[in-house]
Amino acid sequence: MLDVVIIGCGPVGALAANLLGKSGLNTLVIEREADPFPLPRAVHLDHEMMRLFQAAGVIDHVVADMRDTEGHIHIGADHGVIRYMGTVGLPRPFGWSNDYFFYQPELEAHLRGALARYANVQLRLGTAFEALEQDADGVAVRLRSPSGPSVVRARWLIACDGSRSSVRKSLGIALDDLDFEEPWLVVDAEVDGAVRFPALTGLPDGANLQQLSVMMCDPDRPATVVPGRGNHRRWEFMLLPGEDDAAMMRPEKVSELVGPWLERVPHRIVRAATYRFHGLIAEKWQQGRVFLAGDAAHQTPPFFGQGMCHGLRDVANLAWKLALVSDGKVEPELLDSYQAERDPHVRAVIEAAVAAGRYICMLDPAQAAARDVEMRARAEGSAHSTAADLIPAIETGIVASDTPGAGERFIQPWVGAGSTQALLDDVTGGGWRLFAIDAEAAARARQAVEAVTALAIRIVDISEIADGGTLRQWLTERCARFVLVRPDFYVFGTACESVEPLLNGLRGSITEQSARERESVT
Ligand SMILES: O=C(O)CCc1cccc(O)c1
Repeated sequence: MLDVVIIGCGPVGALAANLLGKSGLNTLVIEREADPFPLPRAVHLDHEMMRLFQAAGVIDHVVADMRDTEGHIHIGADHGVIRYMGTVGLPRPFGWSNDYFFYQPELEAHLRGALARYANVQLRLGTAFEALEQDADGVAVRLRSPSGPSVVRARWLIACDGSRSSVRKSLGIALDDLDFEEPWLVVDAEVDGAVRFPALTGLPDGANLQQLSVMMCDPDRPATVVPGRGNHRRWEFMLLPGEDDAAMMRPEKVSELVGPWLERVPHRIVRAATYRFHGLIAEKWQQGRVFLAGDAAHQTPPFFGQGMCHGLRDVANLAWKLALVSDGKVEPELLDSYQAERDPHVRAVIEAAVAAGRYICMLDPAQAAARDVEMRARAEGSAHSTAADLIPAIETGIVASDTPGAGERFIQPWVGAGSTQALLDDVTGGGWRLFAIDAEAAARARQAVEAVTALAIRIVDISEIADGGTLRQWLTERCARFVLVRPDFYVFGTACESVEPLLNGLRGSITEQSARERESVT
């Protein structure tokens, strides 16, 4: 029997397969299409995804095909700035820029290509999911390919089969509708030159429109203009009441819409397609041994470019849990924390995108003018924030939520100097890590880990890490001497004096199997 069958080999399924492959799980990935999809769908991701690609050992391939950018800016009806979430000159606590643009066919090729490293991962293209049946030990999955039907058995199934997920439908799982639905036209183009913006006022010093995700909140026609990797560019135009999808996708209409942005700039339209931007979240993310991930579990309006990020976070969350349970190290109830952790997290970010969508999509000029006044007043009265601030901490699940910093994404400083510089995760390795403030604390942490848990937890003495003091500062700001970081880079919790309560908390939330129980499983 396989450990995991993944349905769908887009970026989410392919990352899942890489992470599970690295953990040694026997994994089969099924993809309905025989050939890679040649056009871009998702275009944006953030620093956390770069860290996951780093963990999956694919970062060097992936990063070479990306453009890092400088945040987001929203422009009001009068062409003045109403919201600025720029990142120029700000520190990069997670090691990477906040925003990256990519070309999906290239990203998919890198992620799929990397699967060849794993003898324990198989990819079957041109094979469709038909049905599944679960029992106490596993899932039987009926598949169909040009060579005929087949059945495979796995202990778990992850459905990464997109917004129209056949797996989700076969389980009868409904979607919770966040009450946002707007029609937009998405246009991709190859552009040989700079995009021309209208005269804008209130641009912050150093803001470079060619390097920003620009939201034109213009009631005449709300539109998004974002950079892409290389010479790729994307526009998104809201459809106005009464406009017809087919008419909007016609080449002459597309040219009319992008024309003002590209006067005398040579370009080639790659794709134009209408979508309904909406906020939807599956009511159940898990049914028995089956998990929904990515667009199968949720869909967001794209206003902060987080759609694919949510899915990559889903499988990063599942992968370490499946690895622990499959090893027989912990009880399968750990897997029940998947929805408990991911649903509130995704919901908070989708709600932020929906809230932005409500003001971006305003078509009434008087309302839009009032919005601009209100947004500027709000910006005046608050500290500068970036899109990274929209991502909340994990509050429920495998976190010691009563300790400072619990559930936050842990920082990743650069370590060392000059040509020997490396990112923290590459220096320490991944998995569970317990960072201690000095050698004495590290010795205590070592003893405590041995006494309390059989989980493999790496102890890191931060006084031996040449990171310019950022790890110490992180701990000090949280009045802590220890921080326990999960394999998906979220903080389990921190401890001030004694580390035992933190480790006991971990034992309390992850039920480890005794050695005797483990032997009876194997
Ligand atoms: O089209 C997409 O999927 C996202 C485009 C995008 C990226 C970043 C910011 C933004 O407002 C839109």
